[in-house]
Amino acid sequence: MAFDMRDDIKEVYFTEQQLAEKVAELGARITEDYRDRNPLIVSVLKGSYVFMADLTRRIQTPCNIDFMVVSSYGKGTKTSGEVQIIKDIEQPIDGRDLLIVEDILDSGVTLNYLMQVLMARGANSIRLCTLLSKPARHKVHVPIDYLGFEIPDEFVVGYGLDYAEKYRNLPYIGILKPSVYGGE
Ligand SMILES: O=P(O)(O)OC[C@H]1O[C@H](OP(=O)(O)OP(=O)(O)O)[C@H](O)[C@@H]1O
Ligand code: HPA
Ligand SMILES: [Mg+2]
Repeated sequence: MAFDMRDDIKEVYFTEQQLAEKVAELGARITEDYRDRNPLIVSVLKGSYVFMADLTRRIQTPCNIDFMVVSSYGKGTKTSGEVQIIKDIEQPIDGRDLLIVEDILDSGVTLNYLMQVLMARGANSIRLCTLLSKPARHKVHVPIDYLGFEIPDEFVVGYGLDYAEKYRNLPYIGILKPSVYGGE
């Protein structure tokens, strides 16, 4: 039988409907908070591509969008601790109201680094919207302005999140069977 990604999922954490409801709620809050401020919404790729596409379509005030590509996990399930900017924002950000959109705050290393880099460029304000946060794993404190869900210390995939570059296209969020990454 053909390989089906869904066979690798041990448990579904958030269904498509739960995700859609949360995204609509976050979009409504952001719409209110950023009315008439023309925010620059910056997605941190690749993990946030699905969330960004859904969230921005739930924001009903004019905004600009841009993308950064950052990577610290490579092929594993643990951060390498080193953050690399592979692609930067393409416009000046001084005086702008920035909203950073992330899929997950795990150790916090990626976002801590990014916020520092962006703050030094003279933005008027920088806020963070992350779909997921794993409080048990935070190594550095990063303030979250808009949060989807807190999750326990499990490696999750789907809705943009990968394991070794796979499973990003699952429409829901789930945890993998340990056998998939060499566990029992
Ligand atoms: O809080 P941290 O421990 O830093 O982890 C969170 C970051 O790690 C993942 O990205 P990754 O580096 O795997 O790149 P990707 O977005 O291309 O998957 C995820 O998308 C976040 O950006
Ligand atoms: O739980 C996770 N899943 C996928 N990518 C990640 N990057 C940090 N944590 C995670
Ligand atoms: Mg990743």
